[in-house]
Amino acid sequence: MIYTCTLNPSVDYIVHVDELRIGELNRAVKTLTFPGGKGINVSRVLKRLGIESTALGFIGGFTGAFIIEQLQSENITCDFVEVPGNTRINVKLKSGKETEINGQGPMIQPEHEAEFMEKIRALTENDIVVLAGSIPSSLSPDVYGKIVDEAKKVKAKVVVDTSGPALKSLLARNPFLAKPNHKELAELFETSFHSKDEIMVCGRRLIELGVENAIVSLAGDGAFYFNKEMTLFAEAPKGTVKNSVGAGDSMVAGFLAAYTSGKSLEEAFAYSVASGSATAFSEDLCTKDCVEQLVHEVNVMRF
Ligand SMILES: Nc1ncnc2c1ncn2[C@@H]1O[C@H](COP(=O)(O)OP(=O)(O)O)[C@@H](O)[C@H]1O
Ligand SMILES: O=P(O)(O)OC[C@H]1O[C@](O)(COP(=O)(O)O)[C@@H](O)[C@@H]1O
Repeated sequence: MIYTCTLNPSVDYIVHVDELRIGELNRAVKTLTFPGGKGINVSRVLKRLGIESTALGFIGGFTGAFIIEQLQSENITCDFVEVPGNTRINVKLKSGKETEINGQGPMIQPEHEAEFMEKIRALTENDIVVLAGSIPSSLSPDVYGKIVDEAKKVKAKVVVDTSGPALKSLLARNPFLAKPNHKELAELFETSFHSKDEIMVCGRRLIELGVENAIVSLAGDGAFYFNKEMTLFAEAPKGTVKNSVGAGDSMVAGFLAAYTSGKSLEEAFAYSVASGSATAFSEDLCTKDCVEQLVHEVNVMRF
């Protein structure tokens, strides 16, 4: 079973305005509301790609109830720990450019963290656990480290899609897959990129530091894949971007869906890129039909 962990889920509130005027009244021309948070997005895309998963994490209040209701309506198994307070609302402003304001989220008390860790202790070696998104400020910054240590005890595979110090602390714990975008990779190595060659050098360092498989996404410019044996690159398919929120999460889901269905790493990477782009070209997350159309346009190059 694949378990996704969203420690800080969100209701993603997408607001379209013709032109954003700071300091003035803006009227929305369209609004959309989705269950969000990186692990939840991974679970939703996995489901669309025909792969079951269980969504774990912390949830609370009326916003949390909305998320559970939406996930249940998509037949996604939920095993969240309920906490006092409201799950956050993340505002995504679309006015030509995308501007995001991500909320803070509720406080997580030690007893709720303990309840969550019990679920992690129940993992087995046949499981994959996806750790995705930011860590609530009330939890220890090393909570992902603790989860990985528990998962490793039973040889469960770990996938990490996070950034900053949380990502840094996980590299040496040998995650099965890490998926930073190029900005997160630059931040990790305290640098800035001016060429794809520079991205490649830092991507390979992820492998040297202990990651088994790494995907570094470059938004509309495609993505790199790295492991000990090979470096791959694929351009992103071309299309009209509708909403790139969740594109990175879709890549993680696409890779896992293909990999767990017995596809090669190269095929899984192509499927991952197609899934990311299919989401970027959709209002909500990608559909399987869209991914399977786009995957024919993904040309994987080896270095
Ligand atoms: N403008 C775009 N055009 C085509 N594909 C895109 C676009 N933006 C994102 N994607 C796809 O989604 C993937 C992940 O996007 P990216 O923005 O790098 O991730 P994240 O959401 O983690 O920041 C890319 O590798 C690409 O396949
Ligand atoms: O946990 P964070 O880093 O605040 O991110 C949460 C946000 O990330 C998302 O999961 C989207 O992630 P990506 O666009 O990086 O794929 C949103 O659904 C959510 O609002």
